[in-house]
Amino acid sequence: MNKPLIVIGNGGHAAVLTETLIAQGEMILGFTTPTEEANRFGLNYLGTDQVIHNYSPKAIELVLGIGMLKPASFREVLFKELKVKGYRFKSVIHSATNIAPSVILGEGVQLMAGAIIQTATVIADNTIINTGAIIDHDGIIGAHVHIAPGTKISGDVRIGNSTHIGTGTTIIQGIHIGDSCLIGAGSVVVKNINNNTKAYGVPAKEV
Ligand SMILES: CC(=O)SCCNC(=O)CCNC(=O)[C@H](O)C(C)(C)COP(=O)(O)OP(=O)(O)OC[C@H]1O[C@@H](n2cnc3c(N)ncnc32)[C@H](O)[C@@H]1OP(=O)(O)O
Repeated sequence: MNKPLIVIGNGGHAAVLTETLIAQGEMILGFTTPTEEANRFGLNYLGTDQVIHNYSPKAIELVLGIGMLKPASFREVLFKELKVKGYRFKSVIHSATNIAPSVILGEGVQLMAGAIIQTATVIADNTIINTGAIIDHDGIIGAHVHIAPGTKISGDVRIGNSTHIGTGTTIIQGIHIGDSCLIGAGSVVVKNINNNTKAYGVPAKEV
């Protein structure tokens, strides 16, 4: 039986995850935020993130509802902190995704509506593949990555840990993008990109 869930966060990303989980019949105990807020789905406010420690890691699973707009985000920090304490993060996979059977998914991955993930792609822990993003065959996508909505990733592309690929980006086949990169929205990536690089434009250039 699925464990009851706690959603961390109450913004737009948390709302999309919550609506998906409700549609899938999951039991959500409530949400955490730094200060009390109303929740648009009527979820219970549980308290700050500290309240999670009142629950045994064996009794619940967590859903990380904090989005990510740049590398080394609070999302990544929180995931690592709570993993050390034994908590497990539920993967959220919208029913309207299309995922090839050979795809390998890490813990706590979030695959939003319309995502298409092709043969033999590997997606590591805590990565978001956002609405309508496409990853073609043999992709290797690191941990704590955000592939923002509508991104198109061709075959044999590698993306390092903690990298953000901005909305609507296109990446041609065989490209390697490093760790902790920030690729601006609407970019077209035609050359490899080193670690810790911000790049954008058509074609994408380091800035
Ligand atoms: C469900 C969701 O909503 S998920 C959210 C997904 N959101 C994203 O993916 C957003 C990604 N972020 C971006 O694209 C941002 O524009 C960033 C990170 C690239 C901005 O980088 P910054 O260095 O802060 O750029 P800044 O905003 O200061 O703009 C600097 C210049 O670059 C230009 N610029 C900024 N972003 C881009 C871009 N993506 N492509 C081309 N040019 C850009 C600006 O127009 C500006 O040009 P100007 O100097 O001629 O006026």
